[in-house]
Amino acid sequence: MSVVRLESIGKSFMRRDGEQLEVLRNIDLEVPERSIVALVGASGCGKSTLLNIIAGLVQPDQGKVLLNDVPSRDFRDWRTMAYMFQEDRLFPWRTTAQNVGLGLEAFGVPRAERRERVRKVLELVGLEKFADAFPHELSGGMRSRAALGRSLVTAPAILLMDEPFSKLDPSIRSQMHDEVLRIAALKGMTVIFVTHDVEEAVVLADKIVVLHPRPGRVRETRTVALPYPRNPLSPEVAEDVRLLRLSL
Ligand SMILES: Nc1ncnc2c1ncn2[C@@H]1O[C@H](COP(=O)(O)OP(=O)(O)OP(=O)(O)O)[C@@H](O)[C@H]1O
Repeated sequence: MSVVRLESIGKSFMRRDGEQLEVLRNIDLEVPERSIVALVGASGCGKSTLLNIIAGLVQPDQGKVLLNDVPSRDFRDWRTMAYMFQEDRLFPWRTTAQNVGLGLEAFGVPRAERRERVRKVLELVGLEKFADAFPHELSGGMRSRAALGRSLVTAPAILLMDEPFSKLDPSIRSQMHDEVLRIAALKGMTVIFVTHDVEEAVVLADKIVVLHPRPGRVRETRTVALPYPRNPLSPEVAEDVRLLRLSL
């Protein structure tokens, strides 16, 4: 079953000079359950716009978004999806536990249940000892773990990520890749993410969608058949990275 299906998606934005800017044209995409899909392509080719359309944050001008085969235009259960941004966007006045629990508060989950679920998620992302720390007391990697925990606390079936690790040091980024793969497998999540980093795409994704710019169209869909975990230094990963670079 496709968790997300896009059919002939098109989107234009009005530019400041009043001209229409066609950003996406005729995008079809199938995202099977439990898959990890990377959206890659030149800057400005519409990757984030496409992710925002999947998230329901932007409405397409043409085409349909189907979630579990149901058109999402009229109905969307927000709990099925979580969105992780490029910046961690933690509230500085809230502790790690309070930041992580935000989504549960928004859904009106009672306090006792919230505490328990936050505790479990903090354990999942390795922050159980930092529940009461404030964001400024956390390292970059820990902040990223907290942001991931905040996304996971509602137990989403689909995790959307827009370049969530691009600001991290390479070694921390690689730890976060391991975490995402571990948690996605454990929880049976589907992950769709945008990246500029071809190596990140090859290490994480089983399907890579290459977008062609102006307007954004699907140039190619590549399958990465390498077993997990994938070592970025291995010749197999390096070869897939080389081939992906050629198709960008
Ligand atoms: N709300 C908006 N209003 C007007 N133009 C927009 C809007 N959102 C995006 N755009 C334009 O649409 C185009 C695609 O933007 P988008 O952010 O989706 O691309 P991207 O591939 O994610 O880029 P990058 O890799 O640089 O983040 C860009 O030219 C951008 O300026």
